[in-house]
Amino acid sequence: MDVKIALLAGDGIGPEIVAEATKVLDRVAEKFGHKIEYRPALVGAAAIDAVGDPYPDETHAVCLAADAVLFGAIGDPKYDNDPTAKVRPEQGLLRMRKSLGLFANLRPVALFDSLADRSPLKAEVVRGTDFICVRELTGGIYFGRPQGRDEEGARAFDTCTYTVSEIERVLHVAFRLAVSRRRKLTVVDKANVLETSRLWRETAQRVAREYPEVAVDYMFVDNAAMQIIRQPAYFDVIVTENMFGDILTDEASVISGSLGMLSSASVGAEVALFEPIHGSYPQAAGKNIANPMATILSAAMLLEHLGLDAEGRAVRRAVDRALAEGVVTEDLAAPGEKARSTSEVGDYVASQI
Ligand SMILES: NC(=O)c1ccc[n+]([C@@H]2O[C@H](COP(=O)([O-])OP(=O)(O)OC[C@H]3O[C@@H](n4cnc5c(N)ncnc54)[C@H](O)[C@@H]3O)[C@@H](O)[C@H]2O)c1
Ligand SMILES: CC(C)[C@H](C(=O)O)[C@@H](O)C(=O)O
Ligand SMILES: [Mg+2]
Repeated sequence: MDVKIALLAGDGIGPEIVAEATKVLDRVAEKFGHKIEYRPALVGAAAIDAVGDPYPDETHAVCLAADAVLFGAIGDPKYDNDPTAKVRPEQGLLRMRKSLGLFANLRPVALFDSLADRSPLKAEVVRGTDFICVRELTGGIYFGRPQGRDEEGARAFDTCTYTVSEIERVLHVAFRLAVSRRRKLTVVDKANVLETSRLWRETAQRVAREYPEVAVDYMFVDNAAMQIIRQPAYFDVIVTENMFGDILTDEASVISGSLGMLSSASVGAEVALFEPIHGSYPQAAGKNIANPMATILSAAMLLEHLGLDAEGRAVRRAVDRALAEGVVTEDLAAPGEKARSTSEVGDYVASQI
């Protein structure tokens, strides 16, 4: 198969982790007889520096022309530490998601058996964890208007908005996923306080009638934040709004041992995008120490999305072998255990395909 992948490496550790993922993809192509063509494009702070725009039109065109997009991470302390900056890398990420129609972000949270003892949580708590969080990605408080400050700058405001159709379409993604898994869906909201959450709950109750085989429950987000680390094996599919999903999944990454382990797929329109859930981890940039597994596993999701299931499985098996052999970066290394570099981990995973 001929595959065109748009490669948006971005900032910080972005280029390092994306390089390990393409190393693994190249090995897959060689072993399974595919041809992969990469189309690199600018995004984030790197794009601001080069052309003054965090998501240039040319990058958008490269994404639209590709079979799939592989995204690293964006973000730079020079913007994080300047709340008054007018142009920000994160605006590029949001504009990209919106303009590509990527309204559903699938974030699997599963535990590789060999990592049970490396999780900061007790092995008996985390064993059996296997859920997917479906995070709404193009609505809610991230996109609601008005957003801004009053004239004196003494008052700031954001707006959380959802329409029924925005909620319905992401609910259908989550219900269909539940049907293909253990048929359990947890709708996470704050319906005891927020009107948008009440619309979510009402809409979910209605859509649920179309999926009688799915057991649905409703959980407030504060309780969910606790239950996710108290009894993660309880969950099958979680569906929630943009900001709740962002926060809950960084929290959930602790179950898997590290934020550097969680991959994701953003879907909705024609082209799908695959990215680790973590950010540009600027403290690690250029040091060859970041965990590349989240990006490598995102590449596995990309392969599976293109119907290349055996290839995706081969990548997961190779990751599993690396973890079982203790070929891990410092975030997962036990005290006294030798930590491997980003590129050593990528080399090892590629060698196991
Ligand atoms: N999708 C994205 O591109 C994305 C996501 C989150 C944050 N960001 C941006 O990234 C920048 C840094 O944000 P942050 O520090 O809050 O979040 P971050 O996810 O970059 O890092 C948080 C912490 O998680 C750990 N971590 C993250 N990735 C890791 C990896 N691959 N290997 C090992 N450990 C890893 C590190 O301990 C790090 O200090 C900000 O500019 C932020 O806006 C971008
Ligand atoms: C950088 C930021 C805008 C982004 C988000 O909140 O969506 C990030 O945290 C993520 O999870 O991809
Ligand atoms: Mg996040």
